[in-house]
Amino acid sequence: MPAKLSVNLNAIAMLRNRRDLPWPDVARFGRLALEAGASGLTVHPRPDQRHIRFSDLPVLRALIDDDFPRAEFNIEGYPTEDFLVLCEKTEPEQVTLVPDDPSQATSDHGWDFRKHKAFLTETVARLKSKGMRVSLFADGDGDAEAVAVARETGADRIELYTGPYGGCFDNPEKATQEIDLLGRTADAALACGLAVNGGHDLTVANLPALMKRIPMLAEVSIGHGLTADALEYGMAETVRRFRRACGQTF
Ligand SMILES: CC(=O)[C@@H](O)[C@H](O)COP(=O)(O)O
Ligand SMILES: NCC(=O)COP(=O)(O)O
Repeated sequence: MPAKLSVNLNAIAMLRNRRDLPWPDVARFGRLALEAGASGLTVHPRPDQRHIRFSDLPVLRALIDDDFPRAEFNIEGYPTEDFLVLCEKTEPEQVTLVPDDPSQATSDHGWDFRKHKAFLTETVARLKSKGMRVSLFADGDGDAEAVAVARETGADRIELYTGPYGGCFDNPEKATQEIDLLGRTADAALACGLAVNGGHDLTVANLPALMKRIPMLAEVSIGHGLTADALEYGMAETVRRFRRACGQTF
């Protein structure tokens, strides 16, 4: 089964933020991605707004609502009160909760579900009461019991943190080990009723093997590698290349 592709616009926003100028235009690249068949857009606003700015969110919401009503908006981030209010105002189809600290350069681990179960349960209920699907960022370490705890929070999905796999681009043996761990985590999640997303450092090169091991992957969100390719191939062609790597036919 093909995975849906959600294009993460953080890297485009980071390029824009180098200057006090409105380009590259985040909404324009979001439109190009959706026109090329991406299933949705992802943003990961951080408190310092170093990538996506809070003011980008209503613009992207309107883009989807007005011109791509079948697409989904996915907002990722650490659930501070400000973040939760932002989600409640924007009403994305999906919120992905990530345990990252504002000082982190990027997301680099999943939740400790046992430790944060009560907090996550309360947060998941708050978001779901407003109609948002909730996904929890999870380490792909094969810990089936941790995944069962994730299920008990009431979340709909987990998003497998694929960074360690993406980092194995020059080490096929280690990549095989990482895929095995990700696969076992996905199996445990699917067995207890969670759907499975994936993301971080995914590329056209490393997606097919992941898809082969986890054919039930519902969605991948991809930003860094996709933006790098867009510099070479353009956004539309890049989205088509990633869709093919997700197993989509068109
Ligand atoms: C949760 C996750 O892996 C992504 O949201 C990632 O953090 C992308 O954000 P940056 O590209 O801004 O690091
Ligand atoms: N959830 C992962 C994501 O949105 C994109 O991560 P990356 O491709 O920028 O590493």
